[in-house]
Amino acid sequence: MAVALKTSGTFCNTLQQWLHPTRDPFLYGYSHSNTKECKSKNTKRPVPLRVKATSMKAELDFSDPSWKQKFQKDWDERFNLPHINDIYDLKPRTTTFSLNKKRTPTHDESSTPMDMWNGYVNNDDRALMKVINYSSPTSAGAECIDPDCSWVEQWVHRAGPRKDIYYEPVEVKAAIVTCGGLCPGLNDVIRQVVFTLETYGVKNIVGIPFGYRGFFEKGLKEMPLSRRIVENINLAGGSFLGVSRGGAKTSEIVDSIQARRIDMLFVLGGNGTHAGANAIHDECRKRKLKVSVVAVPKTIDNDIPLMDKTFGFDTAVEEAQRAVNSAYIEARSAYHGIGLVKLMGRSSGFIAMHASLSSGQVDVCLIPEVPFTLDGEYGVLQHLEHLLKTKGFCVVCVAEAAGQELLQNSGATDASGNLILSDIGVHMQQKIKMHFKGIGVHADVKYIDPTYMVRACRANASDAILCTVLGQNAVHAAFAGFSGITSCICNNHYVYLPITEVITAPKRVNPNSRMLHRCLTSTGQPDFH
Ligand SMILES: Nc1ncnc2c1ncn2[C@@H]1O[C@H](COP(=O)(O)OP(=O)(O)O)[C@@H](O)[C@H]1O
Ligand SMILES: O=P(O)(O)OC[C@H]1O[C@](O)(COP(=O)(O)O)[C@@H](O)[C@@H]1O
Ligand SMILES: [Mg+2]
Repeated sequence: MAVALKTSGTFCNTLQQWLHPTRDPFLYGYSHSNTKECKSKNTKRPVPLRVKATSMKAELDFSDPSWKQKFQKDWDERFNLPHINDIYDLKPRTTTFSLNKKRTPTHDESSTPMDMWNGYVNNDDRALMKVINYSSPTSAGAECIDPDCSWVEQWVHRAGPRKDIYYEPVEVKAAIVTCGGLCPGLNDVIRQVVFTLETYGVKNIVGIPFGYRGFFEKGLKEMPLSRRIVENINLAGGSFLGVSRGGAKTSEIVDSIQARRIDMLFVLGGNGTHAGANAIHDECRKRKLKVSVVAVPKTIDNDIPLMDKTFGFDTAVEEAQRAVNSAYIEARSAYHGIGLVKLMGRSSGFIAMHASLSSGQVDVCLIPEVPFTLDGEYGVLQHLEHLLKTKGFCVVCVAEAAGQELLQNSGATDASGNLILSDIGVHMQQKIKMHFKGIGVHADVKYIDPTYMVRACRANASDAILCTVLGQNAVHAAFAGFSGITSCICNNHYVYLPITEVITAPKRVNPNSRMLHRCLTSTGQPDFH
């Protein structure tokens, strides 16, 4: 539904700083649905005007003194977690998950877990999603709801084990599926989901092979899982279960869930997978099935909105940094060396930005969120000329989705419907070579495209810990009766979010964020337009 905005000129101007008029509609999680137009004073171009409240149920009028309460009420409704008791009227039982001193989980209905143990999370516990009170919309990275950038509390549900559960562990059949592209940490999450299910007392745990495809493709058999089977899978990268793109037919998947008598489905994947998980959750509800569908956000791209990061991102950055380092060594050792590295990121520049920042060896970082030109007085090529003159070599890091507007695109999509990008790395390599040949200056271009190397590796220590927590929390969510939710980290706290809130649009680098400013301070690059 559209959001009515009383906008001042100042607010319009501020929004123009946040949003780039020539970019696609998915800037920093703002969605189509709340778009209005305001005229830019400088350019006279219509500029999209959006508000952060991407799916406000009520209309907001900021002249109404109670708009904040209305916003908060709406927020609470949006972030309320779907529960199996929305369609059933089930009585919970006391949890079987307890880490008592003997460390032996009790699976007996009559036994009471330690009443005094402060290890459970209350259903009313909340974590605050935003903690910065921006005094002005012009503050770096400010995410404002109203023109004055007022402080508005945005609470989300805290993750963790509940004292009451809605499933009888010994009767549960739990399934795990991993979808989309590979990502470091998939095996760590699978392992923790299995461990935690067993701690509750679940005996029947299976893996669905090769993503959603495994639900209906003939010849693909579910894989029995147990602590013994998954114990060491975290030592290798990839997915123990296999992954795939495409082929998601919700009704067939739910037929299969029903036929297999699955009670809990743990879905590990990115934005496409989450959309699929939500469709499965909706279909289960429609059919009145008592199934908990719980997702864990996976993607090296880090492009899922609202959360601090997705697992696998840190590891991918670490691997990407190795490629940057090689490019630096090659460039540094060559006469007029130019090291060029292309890094993954389907629609966002997080990996390129973070690898540039962490390596400290990059002179030019190009991401899709910040348009650039290659030619002309302010173009990248001119700057490379300057760098060769002044320091003798340089390193360029480009995100795969950057500069797509400079290239031809066939519009082809992959099996999941994702746009297949044109190769900006190869394009830049050719342009750089031609440019320096054209001006008669020697340049030794070394192009590195590490492609799948950044994601086909095992998780580093920080990702392994993140996977552990998210995987365990996913199981706690399912036992607590939640469904259609995802287990993630927001503002350094582990929380559950309804899937509907994280599939609105891909998260992208905010060009006005401190992090991008830090990156540009580090590279020392000028604007390229
Ligand atoms: N809108 C959608 N609704 C239902 N399923 C989807 C949707 N988008 C993608 N999927 C399915 O989710 C799976 C993974 O999607 P994909 O985009 O490839 O990876 P990721 O989840 O990592 O973004 C695929 O099997 C795909 O068919
Ligand atoms: O695995 P594919 O099909 O070659 O796709 C490559 C894409 O997958 C990613 O590695 C991760 O994307 P997902 O999060 O959608 O799986 C992107 O960075 C990249 O653009
Ligand atoms: Mg994706």
